[in-house]
Amino acid sequence: MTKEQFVVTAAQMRDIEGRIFAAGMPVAALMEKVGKLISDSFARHWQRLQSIIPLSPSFQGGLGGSHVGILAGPGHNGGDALVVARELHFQGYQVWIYQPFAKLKELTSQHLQYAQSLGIPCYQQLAELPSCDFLIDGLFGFGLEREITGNIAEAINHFNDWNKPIFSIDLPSGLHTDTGEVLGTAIRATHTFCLGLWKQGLLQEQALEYIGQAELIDFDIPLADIHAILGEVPKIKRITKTTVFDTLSLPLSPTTHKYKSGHLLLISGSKRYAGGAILTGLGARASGVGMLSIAVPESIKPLLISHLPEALIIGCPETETGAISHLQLPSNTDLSSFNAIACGPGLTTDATPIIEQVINSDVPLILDADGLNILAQLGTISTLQKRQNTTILTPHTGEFHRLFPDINYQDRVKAVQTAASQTGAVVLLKGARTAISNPEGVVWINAESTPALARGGSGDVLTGLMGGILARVVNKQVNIEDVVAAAAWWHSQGGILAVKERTELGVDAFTLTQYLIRVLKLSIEDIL
Ligand SMILES: NC(=O)C1=CN([C@@H]2O[C@H](COP(=O)(O)OP(=O)(O)OC[C@H]3O[C@@H](n4cnc5c(N)ncnc54)[C@H](O)[C@@H]3O)[C@@H](O)[C@H]2O)[C@H](O)CC1
Ligand SMILES: [K+]
Repeated sequence: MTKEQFVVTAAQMRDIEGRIFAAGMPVAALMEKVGKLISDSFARHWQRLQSIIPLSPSFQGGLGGSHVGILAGPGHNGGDALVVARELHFQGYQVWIYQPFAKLKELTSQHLQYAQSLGIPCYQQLAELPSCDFLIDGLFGFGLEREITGNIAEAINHFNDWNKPIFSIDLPSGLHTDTGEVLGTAIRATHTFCLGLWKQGLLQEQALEYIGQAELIDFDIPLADIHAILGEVPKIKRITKTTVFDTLSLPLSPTTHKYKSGHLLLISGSKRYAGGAILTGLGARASGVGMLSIAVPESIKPLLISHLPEALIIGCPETETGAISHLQLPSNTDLSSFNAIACGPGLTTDATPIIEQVINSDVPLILDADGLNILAQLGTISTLQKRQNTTILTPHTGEFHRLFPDINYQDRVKAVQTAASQTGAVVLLKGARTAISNPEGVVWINAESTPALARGGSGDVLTGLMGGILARVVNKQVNIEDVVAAAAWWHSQGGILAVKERTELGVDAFTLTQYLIRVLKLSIEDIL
């Protein structure tokens, strides 16, 4: 595992750091190392930022002329910030410090004393503060224990109102390290330098508007210390490119052939929602699956053929409302002929017999959209109890609530863990930070996405992409939750790339399918 994959709570971070100190690393040395790493990374960002944001009239130009406000807290977060203050001072920045606390930790107090000895002005009152070009937030890190109130809360709101870029150290001050909730008030950061390992709170949706651009500052925590606290297989992991490429088993073997690259059956679409079937099919195409069959109502078969000439389109009898009434597979074919089935987009809720049939099959199955709504009507847990083989559910929050009305999905990690253990399925809960759990409670969090994906049809693409990957690798001893994580990562990276080239309004679901292969190509080049 790479450092980027680990996710820690405040307690786990404290224990990991405790091991480092117990092994002999002086606390002051680590703080110095961290402070230097932050200063170097900050200088890179500040150069880039200068080119895109209007600077205050006081700005004298160049790195050295910038005016920097350092917000120093009473603990080691403040200590880190004071090391940064000293380093930026020596690099020629005009630095001032805001330090309103009476009692400081020893190390923090020493750094403050030295900063003042260098002539760096230090203020206790908001009213005295000069202007600045940007702020560095070192008020609180993972030691924040309670709601922020009084003059500190007032100060945080005051700095937020300045509308200056704010670079937060470890976490935006005021965010709960584990849950990401705001404790009273919180700094709205432009950029967050997360120290050592990703804090769980930074991966929660409620934190997103406070974090800005997040970056991990690796300060060489030994893997042994991490595994000693998190275990050999950590419960909660952050999806990264390396995990995805392990799962996608790329590059392909030179002797592969179409039957070795999986055969996926998509069951989707209706007269009313033909587009859902097309988008799911295009998502599956992008996965590189060897063979693709798509079962749709007879009346939309020609449409599917025109969009997906390489797929085997199976026209099925339909109800008067234009939904599939029953699966009419080609002769000498049954559901066990397929490596995986993905079912649901565009089906409408008039296709209950189809859902019952695929649930009773012994084929790895992904249920999405109306497949989930029908499952909820049938009774989620009782219906899935019959299944022995792999089941993957991919609800958005509305579908999740219909499937699991008794589970509070505010804490998304706990919600997917509970749903997965109750159903024995791998459950993906869609959102700005998609969470995935297997029945044993092992969780993947997709920490990078874009609001551009919150559009009709985007979920259909994910279902097809996931189905194609599943069909390709299901016989290759992979963890099913890794397949789901790979699909979620690939889908969101496609959206992120599309936004870069077409803005957040330019990522309709069809366009997204065109970016899936592009993002894979760029990622492979990046990795190789
Ligand atoms: N140990 C190291 O060398 C490193 C630490 N790192 C940085 O330090 C912080 C964690 O430091 P810690 O002192 O434990 O906590 P904080 O700096 O977050 O300070 C919290 C501090 O403030 C008090 N406090 C807590 N809640 C409140 C509140 N609501 N109002 C007022 N005061 C509050 C509490 O008593 C604490 O003393 C970590 O985030 C890193 O930035 C690095 O990992 C580098 C190595
Ligand atoms: K902070």
